[in-house]
Amino acid sequence: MLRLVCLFLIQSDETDYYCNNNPAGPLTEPLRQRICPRVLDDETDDSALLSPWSFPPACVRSNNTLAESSKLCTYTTSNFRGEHGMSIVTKPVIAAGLSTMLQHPEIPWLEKQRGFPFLADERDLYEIKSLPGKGFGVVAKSEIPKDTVIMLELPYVVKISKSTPWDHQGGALGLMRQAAKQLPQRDQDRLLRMARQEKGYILTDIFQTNSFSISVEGVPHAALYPVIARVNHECRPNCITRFSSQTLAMEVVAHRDIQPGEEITISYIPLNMQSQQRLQKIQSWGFNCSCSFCADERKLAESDRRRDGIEAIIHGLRQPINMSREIVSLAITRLEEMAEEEGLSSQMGDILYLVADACLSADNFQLAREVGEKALKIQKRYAGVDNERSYDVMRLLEIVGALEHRT
Ligand SMILES: C[S@@+](CC[C@H](N)C(=O)[O-])C[C@H]1O[C@@H](n2cnc3c(N)ncnc32)[C@H](O)[C@@H]1O
Repeated sequence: MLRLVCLFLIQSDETDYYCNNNPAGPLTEPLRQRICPRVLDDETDDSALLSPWSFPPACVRSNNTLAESSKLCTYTTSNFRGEHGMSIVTKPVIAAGLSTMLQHPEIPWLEKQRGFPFLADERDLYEIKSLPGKGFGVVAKSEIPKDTVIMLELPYVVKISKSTPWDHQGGALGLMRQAAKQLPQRDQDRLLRMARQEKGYILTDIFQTNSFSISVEGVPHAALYPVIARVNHECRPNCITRFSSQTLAMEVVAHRDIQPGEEITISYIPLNMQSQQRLQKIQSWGFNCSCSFCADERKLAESDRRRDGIEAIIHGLRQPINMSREIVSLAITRLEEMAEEEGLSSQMGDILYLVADACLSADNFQLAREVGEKALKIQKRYAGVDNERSYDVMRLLEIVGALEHRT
């Protein structure tokens, strides 16, 4: 069933109520009417409306009313699903959408969709230890089978990615300081123990070194997950991260069997980049990659050639002459083989999404739907049932459905 990510603005006489349509959950219209929260900012004077936030929001206005008229505010809950505190620096409408999710999480429904619970494996699978040239890192203590959820964590601090309209006179930075200060003391201590590069303002440094890009209410944000942030980067990692936009949970999942003593690694950048692009991207994170893959020039050249090959096949499918069932099916088999050899099988959903898009561009709706459905199955498994990458495929399938219906 296709559900679109959208937010409903419900008008009332005096104010706006903002509501998350909860794309992952069966939020019926009467329920939505009942639970839609009011958009809350520093001018809201009714403290009864504060829940689920533990403090009145602190806000700044943008200095560019034309480009961005909204305020930016800090919201904190001292108790995020019984785990720890969580602060978010974001726009009031996004916080309102998020508060529906905080008060009415549809976790059982989501778990049914994905077929397994939001729980990490409870065995003592790993330890965090100092590693030469990398600071701390995470090392397997026992054998970890493929697909094991090794870690599952909720964010401590989240901030909107594009904060320039509110950066004047230290406004956005002040909100970040407030976001950290309002957390329970043990959570603040945990944040301050995270790795940093010892440059600039401490919270900016911690974000620059450790944050993950996530999507909140469909808008890009950066988030801190202090335990998962101990996992180092590898260009061909043994784990992937999976993000749930409905729960904000981040998971580290074994992408292959991992042996005791092996370092647990993820890729900080999209897996399908060429080596030069990867190098530049990693340097923009402020370090040089010392992973074993980067140290082997022969392996790097082989890998770049294979990635060029993947791109060439997808490009070839964009030529109308190649758009037949037989050619598409041969191309998919070859792409699967190359992705497997390249350690990119978790990206096969993204690759098939591009193939489905090529079929759609060639007006081959039946093939677009078949390939799109295959892509969606893989995205749900590796990216998550409520992840933007899955939603992208769902949107494509919706367009295909509409066009099939029309013809
Ligand atoms: C998110 S943190 C990872 C955990 C960190 N090592 C710690 O001590 O908490 C990112 C930082 O770890 C280090 N790091 C991660 N992956 C690395 C790699 N492949 N090679 C060298 N340093 C790496 C870099 O200093 C980077 O800025």
